[in-house]
Amino acid sequence: VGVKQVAPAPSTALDPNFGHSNSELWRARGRRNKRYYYYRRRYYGGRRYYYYWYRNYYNILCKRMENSKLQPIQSMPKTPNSGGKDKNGDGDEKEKDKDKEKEKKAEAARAATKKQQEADMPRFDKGENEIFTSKDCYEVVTELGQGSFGAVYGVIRKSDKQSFALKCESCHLKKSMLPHEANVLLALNLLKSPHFVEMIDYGTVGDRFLFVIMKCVGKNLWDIRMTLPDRRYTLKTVLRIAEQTLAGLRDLHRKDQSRKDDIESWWYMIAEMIIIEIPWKQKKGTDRDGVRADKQRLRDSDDYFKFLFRKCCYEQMAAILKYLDSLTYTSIPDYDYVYHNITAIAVVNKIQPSDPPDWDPDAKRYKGPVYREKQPYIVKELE
Ligand SMILES: Nc1ncnc2c1ncn2[C@@H]1O[C@H](COP(=O)(O)OP(=O)(O)OP(=O)(O)O)[C@@H](O)[C@H]1O
Repeated sequence: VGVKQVAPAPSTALDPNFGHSNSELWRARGRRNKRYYYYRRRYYGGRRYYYYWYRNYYNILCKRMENSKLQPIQSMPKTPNSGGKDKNGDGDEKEKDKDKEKEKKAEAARAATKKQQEADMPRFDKGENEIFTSKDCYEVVTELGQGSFGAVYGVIRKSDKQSFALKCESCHLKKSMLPHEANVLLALNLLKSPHFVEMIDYGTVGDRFLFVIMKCVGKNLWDIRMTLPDRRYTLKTVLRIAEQTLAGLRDLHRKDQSRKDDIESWWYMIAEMIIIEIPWKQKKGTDRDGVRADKQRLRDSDDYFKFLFRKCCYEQMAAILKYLDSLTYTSIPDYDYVYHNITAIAVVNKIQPSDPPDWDPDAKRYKGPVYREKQPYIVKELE
């Protein structure tokens, strides 16, 4: 501790905004072009191009609206009376009631979705433990976990007795997520990155549920953290997670567009693993203003930042956040710069790259995939 370690300045070589006068509209050649989109759609027939094109175009429009001073008027401003309340004095009460009603409705909708989901899932008690696809047959052996939209089961492939995970989702959900997730996985598998789980097979069972079969991985990071002393990862493990997830993001971003948002979320995820009690932890997701104010305070007050991160990594975490704030929506981040700061934290805290992570303390050395520097960054076409 005490050794000054700061990564060299980030590179702008990959940032398409650098030196561009009209950067908001800058796009890789032909990608956002309407004619190109129809051409792709006609010859390759996918609907996904429509989705990506539309999503990005929609995001740009939203950004423009935010930046524009001419916001459309949604409603007439209220004129405050002497008491600072509505005429009847019960405006706040009414709004609170409305909020409560909304919450109740949302709760009821969630319960209905869950009920439907449970009704459609495979039923072991009725001996329903084999699932067929055109490729193979899978025997369902155990439940691995539940997500917000579906359940995950451990299965064994009959042809070679290999274990896999089967993720299913009811066919009757209003917002179906699994087909989208499967498409993303398929596209990511083409990148041959070690950071994404491989999809093996997929299908549907009657009009009950959709499923995908993928490689089985270990417990998720949250569940592992909950089993550790103080529910806390050691710094060496946080750095390991930071490194791997950063490498995964870099690979993912060869297809995806919202790089700045993703990498900022990545920073918050790592920050939470380091300081555990992030300032906005107790705030509800709906309290957007409160969360935004907390995040701003983190940036405005150096002392506060130092207090949260202490000596162990204050300088490097601040450098990363400052760099991320300088990016724009279309920037391609300098991932190596972020990684150098992560390694600087390891050097300052005398952590060796070979130290085993918390989930495998008996391992002699770390064996997982590592971040590779200076990899060519090629943005792939959306196949
Ligand atoms: N490939 C896998 N191998 C082993 N376990 C898995 C696999 N995929 C999911 N699981 C387990 O099943 C649980 C539910 O996974 P799922 O992807 O449905 O939800 P989630 O990503 O945790 O949450 P959400 O649905 O809110 O995104 C996970 O927490 C994990 O423990």
